[in-house]
Amino acid sequence: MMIIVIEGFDQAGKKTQSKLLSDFLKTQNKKSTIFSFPDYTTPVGKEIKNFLGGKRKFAPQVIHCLLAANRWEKSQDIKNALAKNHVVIMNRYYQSNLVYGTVNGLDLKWLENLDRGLPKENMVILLDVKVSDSFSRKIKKRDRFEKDKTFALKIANTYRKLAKKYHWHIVNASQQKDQVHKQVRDIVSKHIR
Ligand SMILES: Nc1ncnc2c1ncn2[C@@H]1O[C@H](COP(=O)(O)OP(=O)(O)OP(=O)(O)O)[C@@H](O)[C@H]1O
Ligand SMILES: Cc1cn([C@H]2C[C@H](O)[C@@H](COP(=O)(O)O)O2)c(=O)[nH]c1=O
Repeated sequence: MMIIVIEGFDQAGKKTQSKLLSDFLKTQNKKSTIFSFPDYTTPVGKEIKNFLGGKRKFAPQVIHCLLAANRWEKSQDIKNALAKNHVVIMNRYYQSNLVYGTVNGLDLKWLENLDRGLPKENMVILLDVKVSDSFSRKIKKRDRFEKDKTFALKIANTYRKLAKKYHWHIVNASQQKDQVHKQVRDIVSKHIR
């Protein structure tokens, strides 16, 4: 079957759009499974949560390895969903690591290699949200990677740069939820088998 990755900065609407897409697929008689990364329920996920919440310190190499390891923890589940012919929707996938990792000073090829061998996506949809909208959608409880506006602007620019390089679809996520969904649906409908 196929893997659709929904990407974007904090509060871009990834969870909202993953659910709306899953509901739309149901109307097309297609079953889907949503995976969200990081998955904070796994052993590695718990360490990631501690890091993002400021309870642990890790060097960039370590935290980005952990973020990739967290996907490897779920690789059999992903394969099982694909084997059941489900459309797999990823609320963030390894593309997040490429963006955040390079902004944290790591090498793009090195980051790509951490996830090499995991099921490959068929398409990536970048929800391109204005940093100001991300911040107004969530004021409190921003994690370590989300608090700093300069860092946020670098993330937003790097998303756009890598979208060009890897041919990701870009949707303006500062629009109303239903308008964003319509564009996501149009992109997916063109590719769905
Ligand atoms: N297009 C939109 N316009 C306004 N608000 C939105 C839009 N899409 C989502 N929201 C709201 O923004 C908040 C974050 O949405 P959501 O959880 O879907 O984003 P996310 O990208 O998964 O966030 P995070 O990466 O921080 O977990 C929610 O309160 C949601 O209702
Ligand atoms: C999967 C993944 C995530 N990140 C970063 C991106 C965010 O700052 C956090 C996750 O926060 P969320 O609110 O739960 O979406 O982690 C990353 O750097 N690399 C990754 O692979």
